[in-house]
Amino acid sequence: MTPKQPKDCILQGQELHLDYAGKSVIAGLNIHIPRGRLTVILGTNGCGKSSLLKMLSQVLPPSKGRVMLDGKTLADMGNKERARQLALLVQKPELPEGIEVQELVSRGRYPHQTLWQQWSPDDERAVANALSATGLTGMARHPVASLSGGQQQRVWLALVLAQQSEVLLLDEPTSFLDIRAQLSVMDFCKALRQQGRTLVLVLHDINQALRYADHLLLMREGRILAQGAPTALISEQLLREAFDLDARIIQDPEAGCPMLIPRVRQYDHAWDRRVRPA
Ligand SMILES: Nc1ncnc2c1ncn2[C@@H]1O[C@H](COP(=O)(O)OP(=O)(O)OP(=O)(O)O)[C@@H](O)[C@H]1O
Repeated sequence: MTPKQPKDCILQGQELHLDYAGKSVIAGLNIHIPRGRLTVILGTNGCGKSSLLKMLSQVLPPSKGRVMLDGKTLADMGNKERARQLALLVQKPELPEGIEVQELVSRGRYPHQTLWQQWSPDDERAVANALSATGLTGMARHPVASLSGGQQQRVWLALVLAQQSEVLLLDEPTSFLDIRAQLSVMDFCKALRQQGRTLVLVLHDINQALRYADHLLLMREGRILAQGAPTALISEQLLREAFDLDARIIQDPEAGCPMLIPRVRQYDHAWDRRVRPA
């Protein structure tokens, strides 16, 4: 039976299944994303986080099940209508050759253009605001390929911002960034959330997730292990189940939220995800 949609839910995955070439990666997954909140998806490498984000944006249609956006079936919406409401930043976006910063960010306006109205003052303003919010105004005419990895990440964020969608799905938006730059991206996401946007981020840094998320989704092998408010959800037992991680949870002395400290142990190579007994 399909679960009822909670009142505060803007995006919902109902009984989602995903197969890659006949191999099941996600089977019967149900999730809801609360409106106007910052949701973080956590889980081990390969557990299906990126696949889930792609299904939630219809970039990858589910093999079975459906995604509802504000009460509408996502699959029934046109590409532009969908992109006006929901933006996805994938993990490794493909950079068009020779493109400049402003030109790439302008592509975020595509869903707002029609046959009759190709480019408007609203588009101009949205691009200028996105460049300014990401500190890229002075680099507008730089070729994106000439920027550092961290600067390029900001350009992709600016593109998503220029799209002006209510929902933003960001797959590892802090990867390749130094710690200061990671925190500015997280604070930026928090500010967007304070403006009423809904954000869904895939992260690997559990402590950042605990600091910034209103809602956590913990995945393991294509399933949702747990979802809810971080403080209520997180436990040493859950971390063991989700990551085979042996950790203590203490109070973050800075932010007051839960914080994990991995125990000093001999961990087997991360890819076989087992913890040796002490
Ligand atoms: N295009 C594809 N073809 C076949 N299998 C795929 C494809 N993309 C992903 N998979 C498989 O689906 C599973 C989930 O992959 P996914 O990229 O969603 O995981 P993830 O949790 O985002 O991982 P990571 O943390 O490493 O980014 C993995 O087993 C992966 O090998």
